[in-house]
Amino acid sequence: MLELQKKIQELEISFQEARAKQAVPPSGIKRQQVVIDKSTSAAISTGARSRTLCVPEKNPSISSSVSSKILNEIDLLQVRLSNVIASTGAVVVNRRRIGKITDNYQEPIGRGEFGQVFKGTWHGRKAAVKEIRSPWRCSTVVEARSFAKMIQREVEAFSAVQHRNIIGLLGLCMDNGSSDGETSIRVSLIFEFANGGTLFDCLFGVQANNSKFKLDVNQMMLIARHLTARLSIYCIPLSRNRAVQLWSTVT
Ligand SMILES: Nc1ncnc2c1ncn2[C@@H]1O[C@H](COP(=O)(O)OP(=O)(O)OP(=O)(O)O)[C@@H](O)[C@H]1O
Repeated sequence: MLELQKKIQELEISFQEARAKQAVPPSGIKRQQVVIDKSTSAAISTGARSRTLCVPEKNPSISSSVSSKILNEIDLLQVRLSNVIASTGAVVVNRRRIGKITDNYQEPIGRGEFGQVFKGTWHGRKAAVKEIRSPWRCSTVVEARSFAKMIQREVEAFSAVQHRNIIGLLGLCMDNGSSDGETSIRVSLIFEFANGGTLFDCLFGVQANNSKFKLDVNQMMLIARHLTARLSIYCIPLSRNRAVQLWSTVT
C-alpha cells in the first residue's frame, strides 16, 4: 500500500513539473518577442506574442491564399478591361510607360473622388492621366472584387460613349500596387486632355467669365442637344462634373 502511495506521489510531482514547463516559454522565444515586427508577425506569431504587441493574429496559410486570390482578381480584371477597350482603339500600357507619359507624375492638374489626375503627353498630344488606387487595402477577395467592378463600370462607360464632345479613353494601365506585404490595386486611365476644363466649370465656374470659353445660349443648347442625343442611346449615368471636351465645340 505504501509502495502504491509513493508511486502516486511521484507521478503527481512529474505531472506538475510538466505543466509548469508548458506555462513558461523557453527563454529563446521571449527574446524573439522583443525583436518581432509587424511585417513578420503573420508568419511566426503565437497567441502570446500577438497579445504582447497588440498585432492581430493572422493565419499565414489563409493570408497567402487570399493574396493569391486577389492577384488572380487583378489578372482577371486586366483581361476583362482589355476586352472592353478592344473595339475603342484604346490600349493597355505598362507602368513604365505611364511614368514616361506623365514625366514621372510632374504636373498634377486635379483630384477626384478616387485619386489624382496628372498632365501628360500621348503621341505628341496633351493627355490627362487619372491615377486610381483602391481606397482601402484590398485585404479580402470581396473588397478586391468590388473595386474591380467599379473600375470596370468606369471603363465600360467611357468605352461605350464615344463622341467628339466627350473626352475619349486612350489607354490604361493596371497593376498590383502592393506594399508592406498588403495587396492594393492601382489603375491609371489615360484620357484626351480637355482644354476647356469641365462642363461644370464652363457653365458655372472659373471658365464661365473667360471670354475664350464663355458660352452663349446657342452654344449651350448645341452642347445639350449633342450630349442628350448620345446619352439617350446609351443611358449611361455620368458624374455631374465629368470632364467634357468642349474645345472643338467652342472654337
Ligand atoms: N481629361 C481631362 N483633361 C483635363 N483635366 C482633367 C481631365 N480629367 C480630369 N481633369 C481634371 O482633374 C479633376 C478631377 O477629375 P476626376 O475625373 O478625377 O474627378 P471627378 O469628375 O470628380 O471624377 P470621379 O468622381 O470619378 O473621381 C477635374 O476636375 C479636372 O480639373
